[in-house]
Amino acid sequence: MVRKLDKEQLISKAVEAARKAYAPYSNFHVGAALITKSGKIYLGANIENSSYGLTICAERTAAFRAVLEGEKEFDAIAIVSDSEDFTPPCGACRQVLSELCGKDLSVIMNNKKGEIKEMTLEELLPFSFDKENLE
Ligand SMILES: O=c1ccn([C@H]2C[C@H](O)[C@@H](CO)O2)c(=O)[nH]1
Ligand SMILES: [Zn+2]
Repeated sequence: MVRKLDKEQLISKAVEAARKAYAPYSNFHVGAALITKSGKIYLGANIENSSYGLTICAERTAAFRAVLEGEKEFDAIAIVSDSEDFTPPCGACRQVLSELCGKDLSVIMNNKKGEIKEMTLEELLPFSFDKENLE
C-alpha cells in the first residue's frame, strides 16, 4: 500500500511522462511512472507506429527501461492518460508487468474527478500464466 502523498507524487511523474507520448494515430497520450523499492522512478509513455500493431504502451516502456538498468524490485506504477476515467493497463502490459515487476506491484490510477484507485497486479491478472507453468 503506497501512502496518499506518495501516490499523488507518482501520478504527477506519470503526467510528466505522458507529455512525451508519441501518439499521432490515436491521439491518446498515456504516461506511466514505475517506482522501485529503493525509490527510483522510471518513466514511460506510449510510442505508436504507422504499422499500428507495433505500438508499445506506456507501462511496458517504463518497465523495459527499468529492467535495462538492472532493476528487479518494484513497489508501484502510476498510469495516467487523456481519459476522464481511470486508465487500467491492457492485458499485454498486465502479463509483462507481472513477470518483470511481480504480482504484488501496486497499480495506481486516477480519474479527472481526482479520485485514486489502487489495485495489485494479482487483482488485475488472477490465475496468470507465468514461468512456473513452463516447469
Ligand atoms: O493502458 C494503456 C492503454 C493504452 N495505451 C496506449 C496504446 C495506444 O498507443 C493508445 C490507444 O490504445 O494508448 C497505453 O499506453 N496504455
Ligand atoms: Zn498495454
